[in-house]
Amino acid sequence: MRSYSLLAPAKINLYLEILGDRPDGYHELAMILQSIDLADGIDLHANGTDNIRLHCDHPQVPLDQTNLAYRAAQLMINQFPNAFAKFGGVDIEIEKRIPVAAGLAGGSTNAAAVLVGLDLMWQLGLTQSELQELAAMLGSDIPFCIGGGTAIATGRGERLSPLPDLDNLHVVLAKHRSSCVSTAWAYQTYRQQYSSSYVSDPQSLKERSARVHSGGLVSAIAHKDAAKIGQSLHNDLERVVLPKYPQVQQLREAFEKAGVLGTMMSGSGPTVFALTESRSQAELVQQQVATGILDPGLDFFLAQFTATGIRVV
Ligand SMILES: C[C@](O)(CO)[C@H](O)COP(=O)(O)OP(=O)(O)OC[C@H]1O[C@@H](n2ccc(N)nc2=O)[C@H](O)[C@@H]1O
Ligand SMILES: Nc1ncnc2c1ncn2[C@@H]1O[C@H](COP(=O)(O)OP(=O)(O)OP(=O)(O)O)[C@@H](O)[C@H]1O
Repeated sequence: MRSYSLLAPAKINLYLEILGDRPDGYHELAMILQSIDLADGIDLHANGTDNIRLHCDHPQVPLDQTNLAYRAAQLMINQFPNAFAKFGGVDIEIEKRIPVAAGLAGGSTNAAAVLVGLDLMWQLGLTQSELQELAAMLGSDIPFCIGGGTAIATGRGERLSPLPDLDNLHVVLAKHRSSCVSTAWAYQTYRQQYSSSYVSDPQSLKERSARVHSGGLVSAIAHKDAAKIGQSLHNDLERVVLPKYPQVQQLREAFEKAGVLGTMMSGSGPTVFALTESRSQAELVQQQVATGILDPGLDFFLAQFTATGIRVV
C-alpha cells in the first residue's frame, strides 16, 4: 500500500528509579512504563520522490531534521537502502494531540510510528525486537513505544519485559501551557545532587539492579490492585523538578487533595498525572483541581490505560 494511518499513544511513568551512571554517559534506570490512549495520528504516504517531507501544524513541533519522526525515516533509509530505492520517499503528517515536551514521550511515539509504518510500507517484515533495536538507536523511550502496554524498562530504558495488561484505569493529566522541562537538565541536575548514592562499575550496577524498590508495584499490577498501584507510584526525578518548578509541585498537591488513587509527575515532567477508577471520577477530579488552581494556562487531558502500542487504523 502507498498510505498508512497509525495511532501513536503517549506513555506515563508509573515508576522511575535512578540506579547509577552507565559507561555511555546515560543513567541506569528501573522503570515501569504505561501506554495511555491519548495518541497522536501519524499518516505516511509514499510520495514518489527521493525525499522525506514532514507536515505538522503544531507551533512547537520542529519541521526539520531534529524532528524524531524525520530521524526515524532517515534511519530506515540508511538501514534499508534497497527498499528506499524501490519504494521512494515518504510524506509524514503528524496530528499532534499529545502535549509537546511534557514527559509523555510525544516525539518518541511519533518516531516509533514511522518505524512501524515504513516496515509495512516497504514490506520488510521486521520483528518487534528488530524494530526495538532500531528504535534504541534514536532514543531511550522509543523501544517501549513500539509495543506499548505495561512494561518494566531497564538499562537506559530500552530493555523491556512485559507486565500483565492494565487497561481499566483512568488518568487525569495536567500541565501548565508555559512550563517545559528539559530531560537532559533533569538527569544532569539529579547527577549533581545525588551522585554520591550512585554506583557505576558494571558489577555494582548489576547488584544494585537486584535491589530496586519496584517490587510492590509489580505485585500490585500482577494482582490488578488499583489502590495499591496508586500508592506505589514513584519517580526519582521529582526530587529535582518539584523544588525548581513550583507549578508542578502545586499540581501534585492539588491532585493529592482531590482523593485520587495516586498521583505522580510523568518522566522528567512537567506533566502530573492522577489515577482514578472511572471516567466520571476523573472528570470530577479535573473539575476540583481546575477550580482550586484557577489558572487559564492550565491544560487537562483525560485518558485511559491501553494495552496497545503503535497500531494501524
Ligand atoms: C525521562 C524519560 O522519558 C522516562 O521515561 C526517559 O528516561 C527519557 O527518555 P528519552 O527522552 O527518550 O531520552 P533520550 O532522548 O535517550 O535522552 C535524553 C537525555 O536524557 C538523559 N538520559 C536519558 C535516559 C537515561 N537512561 N539516562 C539519561 O541520562 C541524557 O542526558 C540524554 O541526553
Ligand atoms: N515528533 C515530535 N513531536 C514533538 N516534539 C518533537 C518531535 N520531534 C522532536 N521534537 C522536539 O523534542 C522536544 C521534546 O518533545 P517531546 O514531546 O518528545 O518531549 P517529551 O514527551 O518530554 O519526551 P520524553 O518523555 O521522551 O522525554 C520538543 O521540544 C521538540 O523540539
